[in-house]
Amino acid sequence: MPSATTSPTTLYDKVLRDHIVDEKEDGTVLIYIDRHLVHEVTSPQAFEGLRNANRSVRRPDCTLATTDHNVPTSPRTNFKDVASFVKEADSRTQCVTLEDNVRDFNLTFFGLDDKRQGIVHIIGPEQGFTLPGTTVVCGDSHTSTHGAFGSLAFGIGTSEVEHVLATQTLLSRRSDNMKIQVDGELLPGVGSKDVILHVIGVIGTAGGTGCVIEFCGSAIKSLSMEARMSICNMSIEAGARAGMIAPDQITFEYLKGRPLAPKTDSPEWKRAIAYWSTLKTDEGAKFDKEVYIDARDIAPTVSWGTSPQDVVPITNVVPSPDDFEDPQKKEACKRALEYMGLTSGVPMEDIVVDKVFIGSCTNARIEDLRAAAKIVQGRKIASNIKHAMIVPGSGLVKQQAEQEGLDKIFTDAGFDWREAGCSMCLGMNPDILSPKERCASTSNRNFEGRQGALGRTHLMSPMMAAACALVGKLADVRKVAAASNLTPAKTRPQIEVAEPSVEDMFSDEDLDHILDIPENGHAAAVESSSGAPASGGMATFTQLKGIVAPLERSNVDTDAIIPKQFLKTIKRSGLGTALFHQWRYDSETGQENPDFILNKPPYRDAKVLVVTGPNFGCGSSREHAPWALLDFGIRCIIAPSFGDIFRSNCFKNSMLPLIMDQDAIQKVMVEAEAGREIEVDLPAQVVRTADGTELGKFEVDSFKKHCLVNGLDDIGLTMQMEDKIRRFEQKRTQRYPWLDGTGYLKRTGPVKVEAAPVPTTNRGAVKTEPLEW
Ligand SMILES: CC(C)[C@H](C(=O)O)[C@@H](O)C(=O)O
Ligand code: SF4
Repeated sequence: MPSATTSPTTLYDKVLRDHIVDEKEDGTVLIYIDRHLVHEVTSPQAFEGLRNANRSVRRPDCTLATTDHNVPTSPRTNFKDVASFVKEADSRTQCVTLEDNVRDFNLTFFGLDDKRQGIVHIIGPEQGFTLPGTTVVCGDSHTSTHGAFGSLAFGIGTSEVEHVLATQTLLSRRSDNMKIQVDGELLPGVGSKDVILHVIGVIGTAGGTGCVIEFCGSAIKSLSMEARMSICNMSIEAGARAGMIAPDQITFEYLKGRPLAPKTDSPEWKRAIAYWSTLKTDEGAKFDKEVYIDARDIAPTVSWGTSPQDVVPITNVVPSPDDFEDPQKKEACKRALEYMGLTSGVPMEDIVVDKVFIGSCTNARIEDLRAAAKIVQGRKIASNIKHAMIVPGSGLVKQQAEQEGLDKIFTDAGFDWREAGCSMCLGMNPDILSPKERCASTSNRNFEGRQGALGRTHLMSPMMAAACALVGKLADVRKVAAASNLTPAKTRPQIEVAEPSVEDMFSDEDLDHILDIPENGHAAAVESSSGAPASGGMATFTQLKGIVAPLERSNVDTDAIIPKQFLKTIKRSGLGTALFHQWRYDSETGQENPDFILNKPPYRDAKVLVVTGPNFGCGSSREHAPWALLDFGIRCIIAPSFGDIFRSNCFKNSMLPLIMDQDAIQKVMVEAEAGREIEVDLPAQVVRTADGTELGKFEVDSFKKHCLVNGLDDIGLTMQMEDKIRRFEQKRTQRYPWLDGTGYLKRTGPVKVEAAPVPTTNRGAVKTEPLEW
């Protein structure tokens, strides 16, 4: 049995173990990626890299692309093509570039004229592309959403997107196991969004750093797949690499009949269910961290500040800096209140709202729209609300909602019913807040400027956002709606789960025997690359000497490092002027803010940044953040801790993100404040003053150090593992045949792998092509 173990194992460790292609002694693992979702913002540079190296996409059948971030949500009735539909030039370029790339690399693509188009994290599950026990990645931090299926799903940067496109694998390290158990029954008016906001309030935005969280307990078990997705979606806001929930009957029921899931009347379905049923944490398995929450302690929850951990029950008042003991938290609270235009002690329910946004990959599924519609049915939005938008997560969600008449309920109440996309979650399209506008939002990030420069975001559930629209203020849904409308209808599907049987599954030994592994390459693999490591693929990093700029902040998110308007490039270079844009320039005059550290001499020439607070680079996976720092001239960042994806993105760009303890950081701060140079010596793993006095030692992963010191391109290195990757794929085909693309790879035997084009991709003159797979 593939999952047979000697010691009790967690869900995460089981899924990880089933995907290891190779493991080094230093703990670096090469993992196979089953599912790769691609969108227009984080892929152009990756495809450019493939072209430059003359590489192709290894598994087009396991890759699915769509446009979501930049797309207008205005009606598509007169849609002709993207080039004429997307008005904003940079957004248009990204959308058109993705269309060119999917055509050139032969990938399946849901464009704007395809009703299956939508936010990547909505369409993956909707199509059955996301399946239990798979590894799922995307150049997007909210890939954690897919963990709701018991898959290991996480966001990656653009360099890693290129790595996956070329090799279908990723270099990674084991994460710690964290358990968050929520037991009991949720109170009326409390939904899964309240659960996750509450959890983040308890553990903080760095609480899950370095971990994969498994959500469990009776409250989680009782949730629908949509609700579970909202929870896993925001694992990234809890700092975790991924969130997972063990698959069960609710999961299997959701997957029945999805186009890319195994057909329910097929033997594969039976085998799949047998495997999926093994995907749970064994009794007695050890977690590195455990958190227990009583469901009855969770109230309808809203955010008040500029970090997703800044949350309170709606019945509370706006907090005060005095409520926090830690000086960094006091300072952060002061800043947040100022930015949000809030006064401590004011009841949250007295805060007047200008706009309402119901959408995003957290809460734009059919169940979210149903919950919101129940609250607004037969009522009107308040007169002070300037704009209330409903943005369905996909064309299929929109269609379903229209069939159920939800669009009518919303438009009758005064809501604007839009087309699918990311929309005002981050405002890369025209849907943005004006400065100082306040928004009740079902999205996941309330960072400064997230929904528009100087815009103010309050995060909440769809029911709560609907209540805010009716009241015109932050509102307690329990006071606004009838009790009967406060609990989403629970479905408790019963389907037959087959017991795993010997015929259903193969052992490793069986497979080694069955497979006659050929000597030469994979038929569907790269056409032209030699597979040799690219020499000089990356700049080397040995010693770095330079000015160090001090930054006394905590939880600096990548939206702050580089705001969304600068993500519309298809290049990696020239982003230095965008670095810390909101802090470096006055948003009204565009002039430099003379108080910001990087605008002052000698820090304009800084090569190192030292940050006193934890969790630098949290949030979005945008590799544009390290690109902007690098272009400015900063190659090393020293901090107490980092966001996981940001840290890994730095290494891919020959930058060094150094974790040091407070003592060493304080010593570096002294040099920084004095405007003196320091030296970072990677081979010796030490930081010194300019005259050679040691300030502190640091740890660094030996493989990453090796790549940096020698300037090695890790795609080239992985391509040398071709034999192991191919062997893994052959076993995968035998063991999990449902994972090879439907109708794509025709396998005539265990070793013959023929590539054939996808018969029904929807691109070009799609109107006539079928919409089903
Ligand atoms: C554009 C993308 C890199 C980003 C992410 O990774 O999260 C976006 O989806 C976001 O929500 O900020
Ligand atoms: S968080 Fe927002 S911008 Fe990012 S993928 Fe989700 S909907 Fe899109």
